[in-house]
Amino acid sequence: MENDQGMAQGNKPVAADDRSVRWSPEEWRAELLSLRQQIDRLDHGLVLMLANRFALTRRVGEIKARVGLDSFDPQREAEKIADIRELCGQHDVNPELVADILAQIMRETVRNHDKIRSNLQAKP
Ligand SMILES: O=C(O)C(=O)C[C@]1(C(=O)O)C=C[C@@H](O)C=C1
Repeated sequence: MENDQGMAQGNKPVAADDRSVRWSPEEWRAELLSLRQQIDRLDHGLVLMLANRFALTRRVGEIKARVGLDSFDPQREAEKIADIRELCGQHDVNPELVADILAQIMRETVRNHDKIRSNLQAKP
């Protein structure tokens, strides 16, 4: 049973493993198009989620700059990487891939925090 995002219940993707079924070109082209449209929607969702995340971390950066906390918080980053690795294990997603992406996002966030701090210090 699929939900409207093409995911089986329990958030497992639907396996396309019924190779005994013969598809006409019209059928497989329609299926391919549908799958690509779902992928496009998810990829757009990723960008929107990232935009929301950067909006939240901007606010964290403003607090850090005002109260003098370091931009980089290694303990928080280690906890986040451990948490995301565990989630990947539950969903059969490569933890190395996601940990790497998250580490890159957090590096960018630290750079953004540093810019916010410089801007605040530059103000008279
Ligand atoms: O939670 C914080 O303290 C943040 O600054 C956010 C964040 C993150 O992107 O999740 C970014 C930099 C820190 O090193 C840790 C975490």
